[in-house]
Amino acid sequence: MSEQDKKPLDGLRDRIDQLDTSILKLISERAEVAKQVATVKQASGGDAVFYRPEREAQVLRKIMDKNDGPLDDEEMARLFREIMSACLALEQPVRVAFLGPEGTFTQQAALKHFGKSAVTVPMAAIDEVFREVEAGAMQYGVVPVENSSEGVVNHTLDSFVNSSLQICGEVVLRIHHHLMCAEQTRRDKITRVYSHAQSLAQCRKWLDSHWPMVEKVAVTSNAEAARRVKSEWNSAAIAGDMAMELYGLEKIAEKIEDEPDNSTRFLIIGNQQVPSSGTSNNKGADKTSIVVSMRNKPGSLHRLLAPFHCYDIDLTRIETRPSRSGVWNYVFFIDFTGHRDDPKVQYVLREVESFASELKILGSYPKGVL
Ligand SMILES: O=C(O)C(=O)C[C@]1(C(=O)O)C=C[C@@H](O)C=C1
Repeated sequence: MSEQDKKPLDGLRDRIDQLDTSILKLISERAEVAKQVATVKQASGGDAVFYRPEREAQVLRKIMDKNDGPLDDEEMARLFREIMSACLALEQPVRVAFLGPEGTFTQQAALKHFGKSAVTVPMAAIDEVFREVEAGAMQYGVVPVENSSEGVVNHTLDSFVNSSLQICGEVVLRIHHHLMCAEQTRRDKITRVYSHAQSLAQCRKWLDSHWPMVEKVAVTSNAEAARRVKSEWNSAAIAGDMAMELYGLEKIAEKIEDEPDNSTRFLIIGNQQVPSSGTSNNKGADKTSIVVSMRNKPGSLHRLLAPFHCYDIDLTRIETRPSRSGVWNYVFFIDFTGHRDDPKVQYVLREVESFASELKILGSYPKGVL
């Protein structure tokens, strides 16, 4: 580089150094304020609740609203997500149970939602995530609930029926599957592909056209698939970036999912009821999830849905699950927009309660921001 070229570059780097110093000071100042917030929360008595999903949603939405570029809104929100995560860790480190093992998409979702300062702890099964949070060993849990191509995760829905936990948030993750193998693998000799059954299903067409002869072996998770191929020479795994990095694997083919917008929705479960994320100048964007049991009578479903229509409440999902007891003939899981404190939502819930065998509010929570 010539002396002439160096001059403008030096000047720009000096400017970046000055800006970094200002950003550093401001982040430290913000962190000091977060410590004061923690003191106020502690002083209010009882069990202080440090993690506030509604406030985090407000902060991120505001940042996205105010951002004028050149970084795009999501990129900017991701930076603030990490700043808030570090501030929360100063107040109190959060421990989050997720459906393991290490490297699953659920761990990726947990880190996307809570940021990298959260401590994520793998659990062997969905019920274990629920149990650990119920027992207070973990403050929050993250479980998958539905995939855009494979549908609902029944195990998660069933776990809610007998649980006292509340849904505190949701996070949607774009799922990209890659075909990967270990360094020592003979790529021309691959005879087997491991993955979770759902991931094999999500990549079925791609596998049929590119690797029709390989044996497809379903294992308990994508991360487990990645762990297995690490020590084998004739097999490959379908998994995500996190598992690939964790086990030091090499990519054979990228983004092999059949549906280009394949995504999975995860729920954050905890012991707190989350207030509305609305503010005086922003109505907020919350969702509520309920489970309703109905007797097996003609017209029950129509009766259940009518109040939502009547009060113009947007249903975002409805699932039916077989009942496990005589009383619970039909069990409907319903998600809709609005918060349990909104008057319109309260009317609807009162009406549903008047004819349902049982109504349980699983939680009101901010719509996923990132
Ligand atoms: O506003 C609060 O209650 C805070 O604790 C501060 C803060 C933040 O850094 O903005 C940190 C953690 C909470 O989950 C929400 C927001």
